[in-house]
Amino acid sequence: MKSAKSKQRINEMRTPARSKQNLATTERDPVQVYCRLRPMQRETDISCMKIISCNTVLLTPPSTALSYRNENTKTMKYTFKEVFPPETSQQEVFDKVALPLVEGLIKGKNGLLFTYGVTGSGKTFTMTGEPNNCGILPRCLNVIFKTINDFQAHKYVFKPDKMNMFDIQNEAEAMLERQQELHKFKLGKKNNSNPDLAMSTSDLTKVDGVNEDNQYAVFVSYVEIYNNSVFDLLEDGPPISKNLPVKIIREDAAHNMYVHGVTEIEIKSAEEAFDAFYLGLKRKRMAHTNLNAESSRSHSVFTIRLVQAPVDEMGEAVIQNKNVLSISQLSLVDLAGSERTNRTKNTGQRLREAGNINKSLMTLRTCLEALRENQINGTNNMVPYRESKITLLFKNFFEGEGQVRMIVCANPRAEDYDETLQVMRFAEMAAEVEVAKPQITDIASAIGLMSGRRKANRLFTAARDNMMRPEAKELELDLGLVYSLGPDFPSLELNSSQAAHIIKELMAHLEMRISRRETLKRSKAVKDERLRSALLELEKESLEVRSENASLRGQLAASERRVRALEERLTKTENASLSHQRKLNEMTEYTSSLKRELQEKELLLSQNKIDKEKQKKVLERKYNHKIAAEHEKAKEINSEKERLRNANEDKENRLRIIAEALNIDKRDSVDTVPKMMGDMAAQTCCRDFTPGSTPRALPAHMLTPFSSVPHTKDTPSTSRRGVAVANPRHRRSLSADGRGWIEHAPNKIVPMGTVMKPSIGHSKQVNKLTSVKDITNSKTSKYCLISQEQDTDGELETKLYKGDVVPTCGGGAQVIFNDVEMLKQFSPTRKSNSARLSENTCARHSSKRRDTGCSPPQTPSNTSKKQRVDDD
Ligand SMILES: Nc1ncnc2c1ncn2[C@@H]1O[C@H](COP(=O)(O)OP(=O)(O)OP(=O)(O)O)[C@@H](O)[C@H]1O
Repeated sequence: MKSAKSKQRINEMRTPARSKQNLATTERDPVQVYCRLRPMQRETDISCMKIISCNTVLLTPPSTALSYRNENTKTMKYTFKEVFPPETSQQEVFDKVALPLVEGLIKGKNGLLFTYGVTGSGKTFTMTGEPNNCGILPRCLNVIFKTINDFQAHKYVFKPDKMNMFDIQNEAEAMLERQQELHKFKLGKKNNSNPDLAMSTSDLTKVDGVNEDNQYAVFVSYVEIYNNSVFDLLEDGPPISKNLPVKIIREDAAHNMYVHGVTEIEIKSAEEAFDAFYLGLKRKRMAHTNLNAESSRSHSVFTIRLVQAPVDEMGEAVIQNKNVLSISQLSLVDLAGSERTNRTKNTGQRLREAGNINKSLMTLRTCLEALRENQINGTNNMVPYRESKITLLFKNFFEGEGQVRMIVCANPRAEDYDETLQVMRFAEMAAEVEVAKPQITDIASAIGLMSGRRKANRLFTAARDNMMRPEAKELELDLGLVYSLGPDFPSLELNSSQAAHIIKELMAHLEMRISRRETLKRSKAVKDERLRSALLELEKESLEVRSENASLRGQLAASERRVRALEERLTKTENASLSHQRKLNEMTEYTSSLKRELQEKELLLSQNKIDKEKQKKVLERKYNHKIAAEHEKAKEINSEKERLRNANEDKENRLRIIAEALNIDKRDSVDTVPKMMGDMAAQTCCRDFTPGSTPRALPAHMLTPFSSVPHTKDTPSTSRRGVAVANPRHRRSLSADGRGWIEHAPNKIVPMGTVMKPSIGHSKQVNKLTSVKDITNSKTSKYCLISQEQDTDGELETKLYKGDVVPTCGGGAQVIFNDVEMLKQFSPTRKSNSARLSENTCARHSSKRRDTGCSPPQTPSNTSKKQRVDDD
């Protein structure tokens, strides 16, 4: 019965104290923020920070700072829990900041300590330290082991259950595991410790608060958050491995966040702890940057979990009940430093790392701001812990109970001012966030265990050991009966007359013993009865528990299977999401690089455009002058044309007069015409022919064409590009050679007799080739395509494209053009013919007339020109 009750009491004690209702009523402590200034690197460096009291610093903007340029020249004052000047020793920082957290850890309280600051400001120096000058972390390990050393449980008594809790194993199970480990150890184990680091922590400090009736075990895990992915630095594998698998963060049954599947090593001494720490340290991603020779590229979280459980009534073994366990944790976090890329000049991987570092620090800031708002205004707005892995891990501390401390590391040199200002603002804001004070319950007394059990056991063991010693054999010690039948028997010697008195006494003594025996017998019978019923009760209870246990086991197995399946799915999803995230990042980078390229090209384009505009303006100015000059020339040419047109009209009028005169009765006009002709010819020749030539009358046949084609509106004789002058005569082309021709004439051909057109004998004229037979016909051996059009001067131009018709083997025919004949007609009346032609024509006519003594050629008004182009 007692065990059931105590079990219930234990369960009541273990109810998670992290529910929101509980937190609302619990006391709260603000996050304690400390500031540590690092020494200046160079004597020439200028400081922008000044310590004015043990907890206040002044920050003055140097003239080089961005904010100074933005006219923010104000000196700012920042207050901390304590400010550590550059000369402060590592021990002093540890004592003031970390030692209380270690004390809390031993008492069962959670603690978080993180260093925050700009890159190169001394975060890693403060947290890890250097050989022979170690930092907070090794000192914490040292003090913990110094304190709990005498009260450690045997290894593997406590065993992580992989769900952020612990199982308790009995001594036999634990021993078996130890033996297995010993076997493995013999097979070969590497020593990872850094002797310098281990040696430098020979500190003998112990803290108060250890419970002597408890057994303790220390477990450590070490993870890093790199590019927002969690990696286990203690995972089995090669000591320097950059390809560790990504871990996921989960929430346990008590709403604590933990890294699922993380390696938790049980540590039995500070040296073993240094081994583990040093192994992780070697794997941690560090790199050289412009601002720090060994810069952390990731956030590292070293977690110390202290498991404690009360010993049983005998003060020997741990109570075999999972619910009596008390687990406290101290997380020591070395955050990567914020960095401005224009100062670090990082590129590629370093730039990506810096981006992720700054982003996660930004999320931390956002979370704390949201938390503070909620606490001040009593609101319940969502705090974006999930946006970054580091804040998700920290959720434990801010939403639950514990102590949170932050050391703001600062480099006081002026170059760091802008970043330091941001750090100081963050620190100021973080100091306003409050965390619930941890509530500690003494589980042992809650289940009715008296304190001092272990001490009593120690004394008892010592006494027993003493009794075993040979000199103790002389001692009369009765460690046996607790129950007795009364005092010793009186003396039984009957040596005097008062023997009857003795017998009476003996009888009374015996009666007293008999009655006492009876009493004891009755008491024993009652107790036996009670024990029997208790045993029966227990048996019944045990049966119930067993059946309950069996059904629970079944349920557990089913849920474990389900959990495993879900875990697998979760891991797959996480991995997929991670790879998508990576792809997204790559695409984002690629897009931004393309954007940059586009911008550059646009810039180039607009530059080119501007250049071209300039050139265009220059050319415009240049050509405007030229165009103006051309206009001038065109005007002159037009006026010249006008003059020539007038002259032509004049000439045509005169010729018309002559033609009219010729229509008068020839006999009547014999006397008058020569006179008129003479006058006209004299006028014309004087104007058109060379100055030295004798003016002569034009013969009548020269005038015939003009008289036969009346001057109408449709054929304006003055237009340069008018319809070609009709010629009633035509000249036969040289192409007419008497063979069978096919003439391919255009549809709208100028009527015969008005336009020069070759007449080809034995030819068949078609306007359109409609049938193949037109060509394949055996009589047809030649092909002529005729085209007529006006040339640029308005003269009629006839082109004859001539070719041989060659039969093909498929029964068809092909035409191979091999000659082009061009017939062109020039009118002597047209001044529009090029100057050269008109002059030549006039010159030729005049010379011919001179040579033949006024006997004109057959077609004086027409000049035919043939061009032959022989095809290759
Ligand atoms: N208080 C100090 N006393 C002496 N040296 C210091 C101190 N603080 C920092 N240093 C030195 O400054 C250098 C940079 O320090 P550290 O690596 O700790 O910077 P960090 O803030 O961790 O940088 P990051 O964020 O880039 O990792 C180290 O060489 C360290 O020894």
